[in-house]
Amino acid sequence: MFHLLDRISCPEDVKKLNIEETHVLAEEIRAFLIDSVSKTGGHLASNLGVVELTIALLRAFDLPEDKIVWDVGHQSYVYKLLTGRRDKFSTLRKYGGLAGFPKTCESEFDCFNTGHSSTSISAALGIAKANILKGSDAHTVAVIGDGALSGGMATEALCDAGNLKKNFIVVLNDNNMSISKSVGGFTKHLTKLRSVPAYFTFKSRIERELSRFSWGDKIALFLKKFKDLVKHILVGNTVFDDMGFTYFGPVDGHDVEMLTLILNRAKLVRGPVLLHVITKKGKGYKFAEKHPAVYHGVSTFEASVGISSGKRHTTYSRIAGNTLCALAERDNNICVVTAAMSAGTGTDEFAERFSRKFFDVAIAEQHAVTFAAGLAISGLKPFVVIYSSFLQRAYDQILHDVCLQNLNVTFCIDRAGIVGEDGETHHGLFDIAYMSAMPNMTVLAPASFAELEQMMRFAASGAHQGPIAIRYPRGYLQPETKTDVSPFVLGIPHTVRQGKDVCIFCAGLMLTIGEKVCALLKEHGLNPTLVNLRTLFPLNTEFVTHMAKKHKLVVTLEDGVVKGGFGESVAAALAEREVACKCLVKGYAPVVPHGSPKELKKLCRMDEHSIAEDILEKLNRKGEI
Ligand SMILES: Cc1ncc(C[n+]2csc(CCOP(=O)(O)OP(=O)(O)O)c2C)c(N)n1
Ligand SMILES: CC(=O)[C@@H](O)[C@H](O)COP(=O)(O)O
Ligand SMILES: [Mg+2]
Repeated sequence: MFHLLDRISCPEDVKKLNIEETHVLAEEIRAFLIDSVSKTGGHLASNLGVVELTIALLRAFDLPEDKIVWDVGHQSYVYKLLTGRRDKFSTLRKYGGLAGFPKTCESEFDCFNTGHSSTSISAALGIAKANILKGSDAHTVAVIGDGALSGGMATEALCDAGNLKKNFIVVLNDNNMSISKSVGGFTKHLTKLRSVPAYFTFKSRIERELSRFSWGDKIALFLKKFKDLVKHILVGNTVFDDMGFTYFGPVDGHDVEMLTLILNRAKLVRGPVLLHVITKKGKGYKFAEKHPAVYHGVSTFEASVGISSGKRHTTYSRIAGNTLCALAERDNNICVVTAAMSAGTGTDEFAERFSRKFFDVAIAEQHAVTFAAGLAISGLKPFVVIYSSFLQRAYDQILHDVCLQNLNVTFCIDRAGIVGEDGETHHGLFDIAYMSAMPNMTVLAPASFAELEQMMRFAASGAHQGPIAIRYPRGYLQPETKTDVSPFVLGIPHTVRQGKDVCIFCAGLMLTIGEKVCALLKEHGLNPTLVNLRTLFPLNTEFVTHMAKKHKLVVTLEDGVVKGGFGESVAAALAEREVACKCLVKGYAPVVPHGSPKELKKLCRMDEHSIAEDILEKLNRKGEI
């Protein structure tokens, strides 16, 4: 079906193509990606933007000896396609299928796992240093986007890489977009650099012509000096030059021939090189070019008509965003801090309506937290709205800057629990454990939209001194029982169903499953109690002990890792008080693969049937389900 793509099974096949053929290949890759990703969902716009860049990288480098580290890795589909994984694309991000990010276990061409932003330069630098120590002449390339460059780790690595002597190239893929518009100081610098593209393009074109002659190199050398002179006049030194890099750019990232030429030249430079490539996010698909943010990560859609803007489910994120707007209307001190995720966290409306009090600090979670601490110590009421797995970055900032000073910072932890198709790097499984270990921290988990709103209002009220973390899941699922009838009171659980045999403590999304478990247990003649804890930490140990004494078995259900979760604290509290009752602590293992939430719950025995089975087994009634 695809004349050239059908013939590509490894990077060597790409190398055999002439330049005209690479243009055809690029067209075919785009057609393939649009069709395939529209059927599976995934990260589309970023991949459409790196088609030519990926082809050029495969032409210029010798893989797998040379290594390419993809930052975040959401743009690695083209690379996967050209490194022998085309036949697996129908399984993209499905359980047991092709991962949406680079995975060393998937292919010898994936040299480093990514998923979280801004790690590529550090990892590539480590690989390059190891090569030097091992006496290898292999090249190492980090491909990092302009958005990912805003992450502190990237700057730390750039500063460290400046005096490396050889074979290290950072390709900066600048499409002037993060998920939303790129923000921050680096973005301003890149805008300045982008303002002189015509010069480099012109020079490289001449070189390309000259390279046909034997004396071309000499002229090229002359032109390099000329270029440096002009560049300095036009833009001054780049920040990368000052760090010790040789800066090449800006280069048209959709010109395979020029990219290959410049990459080959970069390979000859003795020190580290930064190649600044300009691309268009969503290139070649009109809908994605027009709305790159919408096509950053997509669910399935009809490729010929694009994503419809029809009615969507209300999500926890949207409720959080709406509540923040409602709070800010009445309280001037409310402000919102997020790290390049305004759309995903539902805070985009707040950003528009309360722009002075909205702070998108770019992909800088650590900075976001300490910045919020500064706002809080000055009397403002910051809400830090970040995904659970990305907030892991800011562990010390939460501890050192917020908790030890007992500041009124509210953490709205989005994407808590399993997220599904993004997989192990993105599941929000650790926040209960890491937050509950912090001094002065209160951890809340709403089981419904109404509870989320109540908890946020409580946090904004100032009735409580100290940091509060409110964790809520990706999506829209709500419990079937109406839990919003009883008002939220800090530390007071809500007994949803009073029984006598088994007492199930749960919170957040697990309440929905808890209800289904109760229904199954009732079918087996049991009369379970179901408690929505709401406040996970500090744990109401008196309540827990009181309930445990009235039941044969206590079960805890949480969508986080078992180690350090509230289940362990319940078990410890009961053991300490010598309560004679059995305990079953249910939660997730630390590593959960990618797949649909339904499949993953089953895999981890966190679906209602597995949980009911485990409860019956604990009660010595094995095999009844
Ligand atoms: C630590 C962390 N924070 C946030 C994210 C979410 N995220 C994924 S891609 C992305 C934007 C990356 O922009 P850029 O590097 O320019 O790549 P592009 O999509 O433009 O190609 C963000 C914010 C993440 N993966 N990791
Ligand atoms: C690559 C990345 O980290 C983000 O694009 C992430 O996939 C977004 O996840 P949501 O779809 O849950 O917003
Ligand atoms: Mg970008």
